[in-house]
Amino acid sequence: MTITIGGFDGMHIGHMKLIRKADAYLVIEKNSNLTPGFDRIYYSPTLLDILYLEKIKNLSAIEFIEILKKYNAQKIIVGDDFRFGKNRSGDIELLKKFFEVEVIHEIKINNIGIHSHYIRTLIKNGEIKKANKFLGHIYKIKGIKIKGQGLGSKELFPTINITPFKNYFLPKAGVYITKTNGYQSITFIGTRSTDKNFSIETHILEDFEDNSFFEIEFLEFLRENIYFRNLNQLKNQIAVDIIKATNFFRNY
Ligand SMILES: Cc1cc2nc3c(=O)[nH]c(=O)nc-3n(C[C@H](O)[C@H](O)[C@H](O)COP(=O)(O)O)c2cc1C
Ligand SMILES: Nc1ncnc2c1ncn2[C@@H]1O[C@H](COP(=O)(O)OP(=O)(O)OP(=O)(O)O)[C@@H](O)[C@H]1O
Repeated sequence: MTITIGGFDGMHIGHMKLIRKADAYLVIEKNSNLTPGFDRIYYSPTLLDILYLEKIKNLSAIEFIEILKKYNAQKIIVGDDFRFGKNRSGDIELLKKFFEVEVIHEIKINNIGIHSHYIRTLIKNGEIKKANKFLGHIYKIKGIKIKGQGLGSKELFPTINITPFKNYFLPKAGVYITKTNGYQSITFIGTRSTDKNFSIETHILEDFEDNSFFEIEFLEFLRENIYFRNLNQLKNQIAVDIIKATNFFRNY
């Protein structure tokens, strides 16, 4: 069996290159927040196991190799920066003494290496389109519906208030063009002017089937979060956002 090993948070273009070449991928889990836990399966079902870094970080390189042997791997595929064992003491040369090893050179877009930490920086800066390009898929978070202030449907536009059910990495505060459970939508992330609470809220632009579980895909950053003293001004601004999003989807 051929396996590949790594953090695989994001299941980005670089990760997928390795995963597609292998029969299975072994995750070393370290605070992943782009594709936490079993979210990875959505992008590839060949997940072999999840090893928690907390539990294995003190193993020597040789002890880690003993674990790999238990998975019955003959061949291992890794990127050229792969290190393992306590203090990252094990390298590819050592791995080659025990397994057949295929090394994949760093995959880049416009000369920038594709890495989870870089993708997080893009998402944090609201550069969602670029993040999606590096991911090779659309960034999404999942959550459940919670009760809102009840103000949206009465005074503004109706929204679904969502609380993520994992520690997803949240995009920069602001308004995004999104798809929510597959429906065209517009999503606000940030501190609301109305009650000063942090919230994630989606206004769906078409008829939709209600649910208690929602998945938000981030397509494009529309604007920064604005503090509004006046509810009418907020309503006018959201109306403009909706027009922009509707136009976006017309050409999508
Ligand atoms: C598309 C959209 C854009 C929004 N933009 C802002 C904003 O710029 N500033 C802000 O304070 N709240 C913004 N909100 C959030 C509203 O304040 C929020 O929907 C309102 O407080 C109603 O909350 P409720 O759904 O809990 O009743 C936005 C909401 C939507 C749907
Ligand atoms: N851009 C890439 N091209 C080729 N291989 C990669 C690339 N990114 C990661 N890999 C390889 O994929 C495996 C998983 O890597 P890892 O989880 O460390 O990814 P990463 O995106 O570099 O993460 P981080 O940004 O946290 O360092 C490793 O074997 C790694 O060398």
